[in-house]
Amino acid sequence: MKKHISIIGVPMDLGQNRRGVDMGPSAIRYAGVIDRLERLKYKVEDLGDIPSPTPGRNQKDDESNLRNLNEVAEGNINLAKTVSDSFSKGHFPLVLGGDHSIAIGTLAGVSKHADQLGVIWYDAHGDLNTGETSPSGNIHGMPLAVSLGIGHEKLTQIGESGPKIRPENIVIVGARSLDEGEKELIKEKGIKVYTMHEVDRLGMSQVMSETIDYLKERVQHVHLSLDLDGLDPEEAPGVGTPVVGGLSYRESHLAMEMLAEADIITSAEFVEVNPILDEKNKTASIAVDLMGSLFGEKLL
Ligand SMILES: NC(=[NH2+])NCCC[C@H](N)C(=O)O
Ligand SMILES: [Mn+2]
Ligand SMILES: [Mn+2]
Repeated sequence: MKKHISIIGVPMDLGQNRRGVDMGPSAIRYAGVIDRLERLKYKVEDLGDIPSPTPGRNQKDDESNLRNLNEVAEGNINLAKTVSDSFSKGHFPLVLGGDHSIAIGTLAGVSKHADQLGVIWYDAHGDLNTGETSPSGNIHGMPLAVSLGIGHEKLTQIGESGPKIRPENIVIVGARSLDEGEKELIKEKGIKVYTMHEVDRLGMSQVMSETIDYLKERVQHVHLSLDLDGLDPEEAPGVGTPVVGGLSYRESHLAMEMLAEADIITSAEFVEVNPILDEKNKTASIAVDLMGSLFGEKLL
């Protein structure tokens, strides 16, 4: 694991329509992320929050079916630059969301330096919609498609134009809510998905060892994009789009511990923590616990 971590907050909530997720970065900082990582002997530098625009009229453009397109694009352009700078210095960019639309900027920033970039998408959702397939018009349901180069060009051209990742270098873990267009895209592109069905059947241990083997064979760098709604809302209630029947706290810790042991993750983001919907900052604390495991924390 790289020894220097850059914390990058992204107070973005315009990729969806429930306010509050813009306070995610402060909730995660308040839950003690910096101390936690320093205790593990990392050099942690908090770069503060990325300027994220406030909404114009928070409206959906009828033609494109995209909500707050210009604002989401602007925030992600800023983020891509900061992530790219951090990565090029040999640091580990640890991005705190904010809604999941910020993965557009993170992946644009990292992919500049890693042309074969692997991605683990730990999420209840596929986030593979486009304006055409989205039921909501919310851009947080689209970042994985955008990173594949599919979607509105104001989004796909962030960083550099064109695809940032390849479909065969993606593994989705924890999926249990996919829209029709997303299912088609998964089949068409051959994206590897461990739905909750596979997690139940195989167990998280096998899911993660297969995921690690699969990516190790293909890529040099792996980005972890962890949406807190991948976890079960009973345990992590502070998210805007909860889906029942999710991954447990224990399964998620195991996943992070196995990633730490495999030493394959070179950038990460933890997104969708919404303190307004949370119970006593529980979801932000879980995020910090998981970061502890991801960065090598052990009981003994
Ligand atoms: N990052 C998320 N929480 N995404 C939820 C997306 C929900 C739904 N599939 C949509 O596109 O609107
Ligand atoms: Mn999700
Ligand atoms: Mn998501």
